[in-house]
Parts: sequence; C-alpha cells; structure tokens
Amino acid sequence: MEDVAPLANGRVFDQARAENAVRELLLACGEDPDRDGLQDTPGRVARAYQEIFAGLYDEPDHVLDRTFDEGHDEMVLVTDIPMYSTCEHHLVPFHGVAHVGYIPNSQGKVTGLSKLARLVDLYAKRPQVQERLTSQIADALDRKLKPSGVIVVIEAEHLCMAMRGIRKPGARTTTSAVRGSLKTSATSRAEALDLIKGRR
Ligand SMILES: Nc1nc2c(ncn2[C@@H]2O[C@H](COP(=O)(O)OP(=O)(O)OP(=O)(O)O)[C@@H](O)[C@H]2O)c(=O)[nH]1
Ligand SMILES: [Zn+2]
Repeated sequence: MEDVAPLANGRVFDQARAENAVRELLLACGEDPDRDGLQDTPGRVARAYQEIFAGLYDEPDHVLDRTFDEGHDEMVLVTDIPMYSTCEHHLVPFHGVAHVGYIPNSQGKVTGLSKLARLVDLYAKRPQVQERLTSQIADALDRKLKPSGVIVVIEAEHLCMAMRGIRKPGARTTTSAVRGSLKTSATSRAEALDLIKGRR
C-alpha cells in the first residue's frame, strides 16, 4: 500500500502520519513503541483506522444510484442491520443495530435492499455521534429516492459510557429520524414502529 493513498471525495488517508501519531500516543502514555509486541502496532493501528473511517472517502449518493421502478408504494423495511461506528468525542466504538425503512413514492421507486445496509455502513465508518448518523441515513434516502416517507431507528451501546466515564455497560441509546409521510402521519409512523418493535 502507498503511504498516501488517494481516495474518493478529494480526501486522502496519510498512512505515515497516522503511524507517527500512534507512535506518539504510545510514547505519551509512557509505553515503549520499540519493544517487542508494539513494533508493528503503529502500522497496524493506522491501517485499522483507514478501514474504520473508510466512509470518509465514499460518496453516499452513489450508493443509491441504482433504482428500480417496481410500482411498489408500501413500506420497505430492513431491520437489525449490524452497525459499528466510532464516537467522535472519545474515538471509541458505539455499536448496535439500525432499522431502515421507507415508503416509495407514487412511481414506486425502490432501491436494492443491500443498499440500505451499505448506506448505514458508509455513514457509520466516520467519526460520528449517533443522532447525526441517524439523520444522515434518513436524509440520503430522502434526497435520492424522493420517497413518500423514511424512518431510521438506531439502537446502540456506547463504549465511552461502558468502559470508562460513567461506566454503565448495557445502557442502550435509541435515536430515530423520520421524514415525509412518516413524520406527518402518526398512524404510518406507529405502523412502522410496531414492525420494528415486533420483529423478533
Ligand atoms: N448526544 C450524544 N452524545 C454522545 C454521543 N457519544 C458520546 N456522547 C457524549 O458526549 C459527551 C462528551 O462530554 P464531555 O463532558 O465533553 O466529555 P467527558 O468528560 O469525557 O464526559 P463523560 O463521558 O461524562 O466522562 C459525553 O456525555 C458522552 O456520553 C452521541 O452519539 N450522541
Ligand atoms: Zn464517546
């Protein structure tokens, strides 16, 4: 792999800089980055961060480029999409599941089901807060599919609240974002939430 890999969206991942930063962090913590066991760590951590933040280099709208006119104008909902993201305050993971649904527009414009999970992954692989992650997924669907309604619900555990700080492992945060008819119609929204809650 080249040291500075040019990636989409005008951003680059600077491997050498990231390695140096990890080495500095180890030194700052009082560790010896040259001891056996840590020698390859800066390179490894840098490569891991390139993967963990891969969504910085992708254009979300491209995920939804392929659409089909299926004439289906009722709810499409994918639940329990596994989600791993990184809290931008502490750079530790928050993880859980995302539920993503939409009601196609009157032309019945739909996208592939996997694209909903791809969209979750793309935005999750950035430094994030859960609220923004949830809205960004909803807004991308709204923008590209121009659906009648969108709902995104994310349930996650934040390791910054579990392994440090307030130390409440198991505490779960739920966020939702609704757009269009799923925002304006309490009945449609209740139907979607029932499908999400009753999925097991
Ligand atoms: N709203 C929101 N807050 C988050 C998210 N992830 C982490 N946080 C919170 O961000 C806050 C940062 O608070 P600070 O007081 O600046 O940082 P801190 O001293 O490390 O806070 P503690 O975690 O309470 O120890 C904490 O309350 C975290 O729980 C998120 O996705 N959404
Ligand atoms: Zn945090």
